[in-house]
Amino acid sequence: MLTNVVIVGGGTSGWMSASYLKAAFGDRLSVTVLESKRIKTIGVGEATFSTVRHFFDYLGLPEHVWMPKCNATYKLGIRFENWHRKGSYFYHPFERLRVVDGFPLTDWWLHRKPGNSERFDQDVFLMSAICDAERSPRYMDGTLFEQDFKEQTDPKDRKPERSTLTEQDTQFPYAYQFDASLLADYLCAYSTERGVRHIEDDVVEVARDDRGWIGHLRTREHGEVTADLFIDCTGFKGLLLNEALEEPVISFQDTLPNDRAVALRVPVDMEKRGLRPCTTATAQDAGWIWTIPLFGRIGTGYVYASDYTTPEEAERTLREFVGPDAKDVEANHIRMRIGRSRNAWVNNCVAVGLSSGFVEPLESTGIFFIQQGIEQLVKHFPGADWNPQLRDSYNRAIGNTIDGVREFLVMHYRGAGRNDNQYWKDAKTRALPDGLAERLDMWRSKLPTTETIFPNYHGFEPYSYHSMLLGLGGVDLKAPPALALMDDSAAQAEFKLLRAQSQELAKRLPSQYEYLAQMH
Ligand SMILES: Cc1cc2nc3c(=O)[nH]c(=O)nc-3n(C[C@H](O)[C@H](O)[C@H](O)COP(=O)(O)OP(=O)(O)OC[C@H]3O[C@@H](n4cnc5c(N)ncnc54)[C@H](O)[C@@H]3O)c2cc1C
Ligand SMILES: N[C@H](Cc1c[nH]c2cc(Cl)ccc12)C(=O)O
Repeated sequence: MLTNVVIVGGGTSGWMSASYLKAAFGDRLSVTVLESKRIKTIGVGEATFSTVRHFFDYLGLPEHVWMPKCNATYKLGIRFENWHRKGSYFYHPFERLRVVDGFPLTDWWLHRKPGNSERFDQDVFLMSAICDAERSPRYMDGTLFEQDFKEQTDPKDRKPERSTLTEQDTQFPYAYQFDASLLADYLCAYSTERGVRHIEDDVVEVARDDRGWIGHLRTREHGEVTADLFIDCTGFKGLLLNEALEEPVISFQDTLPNDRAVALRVPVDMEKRGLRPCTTATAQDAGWIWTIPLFGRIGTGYVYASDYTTPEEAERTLREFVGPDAKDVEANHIRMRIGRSRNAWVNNCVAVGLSSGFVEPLESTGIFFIQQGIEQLVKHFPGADWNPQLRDSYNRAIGNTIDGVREFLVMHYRGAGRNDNQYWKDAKTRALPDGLAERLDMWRSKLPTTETIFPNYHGFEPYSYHSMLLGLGGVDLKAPPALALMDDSAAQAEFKLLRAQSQELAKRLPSQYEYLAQMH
C-alpha cells in the first residue's frame, strides 16, 4: 500500500487536500504539506457550491464551528445583474424546479407568464424573494426554512453523513462564502492537530527518476523530500505536473477570453449596508465584477479580457464601482490560466486546484473542482501496483467535470442578451466547445433535461441551465406545444402558491446579518 503523501502548496487546495486525506485515511497515511512562505497564495476564492457542505461534514465540522472563524456568510445563489440588459437582474439559486402535470414551472412560464410578470425567477424559485429581502435561510433557533431538504430539528445535533458530490440526491438550499485565507489557516490547524506534517520551505528542484516519475523534491532548507505520491497544489504554475513532468495544459482561451482579474478586500459596515445572502455578478464592458459579502468585509473583483481593456482601466472601473469604501485598499492584479491540464494525474503526481484546471469564477467552481479532485482521489487511491485503470478513470472524471463547467460558462456569454459593445457582440460569434451548438439548438425547442445537458458529471443540473437561459435573455426559447392543449390552471395555481410562500418567508425569516451576528 502507499503510505506517504507529500502535498506541495498551502493554499485552499493544499489544505483542503491535507485535511480530507487525513479524515479519510487517518494514521494509516502519512501526509505532509510543503509550502513556501515566500510565494503568496492566490488570495481569492470565496464563494462555493452548496455541495461544499459534504466536505465539512466529512471532516466532522458543523457550520457553527467553522463559519465564525472564516467570516463566512450564506450564499443562496448568484444574482446576475446587467447580463440581459443594463438595469436587469435575476437569480441562479440552489433550488430545483417544481413540476406540474409533468412539465417544470419554467415550461409553464414560457407558455403563459403569471400576471405578465417579467421576472421568471421570482415566479419559479422561492429563493429570489428571500435574496431580495436579504434574509437568512435559517430562523433564529437554527431551523432551516421549509424546503424539500429535511433536517433534524436542531442542526447542531445533526449527525453529518460522510457523503460525496456524486451521491448528491437532494438539493440543499444554500452554499457559503468565506475568507479563503482564514479557511486555509483553519484547515492547517485542523490538519496539523491530526498529524499532518507542515514544512514551510521552497521546493527548488523536482528530481525525476529513470522512469520519469518524481524521485524526490529538493528544498531550500530541508534537504530532499520523498513520497509515494506527490500532490501538486502549487497553483497556476503547476510546478510538479506541468513544469517538472511537462504535462501540457489545454487552453480554453478561444472560448472564454477573460484572462485577468483585479481584486479588492473592502471593509464594510454590515449593520448599515446589510448582508446580502448571495454573490453578485455584475456584467461590465469587458467582463464582470463579483461582489461577495463576508462577515465584516466584501470580496470584490473585476474579471476581464486583456484583449478588450487594460489592468489600469479595469482597476479604475472596479474602484468606481465599489465607491469611497475602496479608497486606500490595495488592488491584487491576477493573471488567470484558463484551461486544464490534459491529465491531472501523471505517474506518481496528482494536481489538485488551479494546477489541475480553472475557469473564471462566474459560477464559483474553483473550490468545487478541488473538492471533486480530492473526493475522486480517495475513490481512486492507488495501490502498490499503480493500476493504470484507476489513474485513467480518475483523469476522465476530472477532465469531464472541468469540460462540462467550461461549456456551461460559455453558454452564459453566448446566451447573454447584452450586445451593446464589441466585447458582447464578439461573445455571440466566438467559437463554441464541441457539442454546445447542437445542444443550444435543442434547447431552443425544448428546455434542457438530464438527457440534453453536458452528458458527464460536472456539478450542474438542468434547473441551472433553465435559470441561466431564461435569465440571460439572449436565446429564443419556446414552450412545449403540448401546453397549448392542456389546462394550465394547476400551473397558475402553483405560481400563486409559490409567490405567497416566498413572500411569507421573506417576512418571517430573520435578516442574514441578524442571524449570523448571534454566531459571532
Ligand atoms: C480571480 C479569481 C477569483 C476566484 N473566485 C473563486 C470563487 O469565488 N469560488 C471558488 O470556488 N474559487 C474561486 N477561485 C479559485 C480559487 O481561488 C482557487 O481554486 C483556490 O484558491 C485554490 O488555489 P490553489 O491552492 O490551487 O493555488 P494557490 O492559492 O495559488 O496556492 C499555491 C501554493 O503553492 C505554493 N508554492 C508555489 N510554488 C512553490 C514552491 N516552489 N515551493 C513551495 N511551495 C510553493 C504557494 O506558496 C502557495 O501556498 C478564484 C480564482 C481567481 C483567480
Ligand atoms: N451541485 C449544485 C450546483 C449548483 C446548483 N445551483 C447553483 C447555483 C450556483 Cl450560484 C452555483 C452552483 C449551483 C449545487 O451546488 O447545489
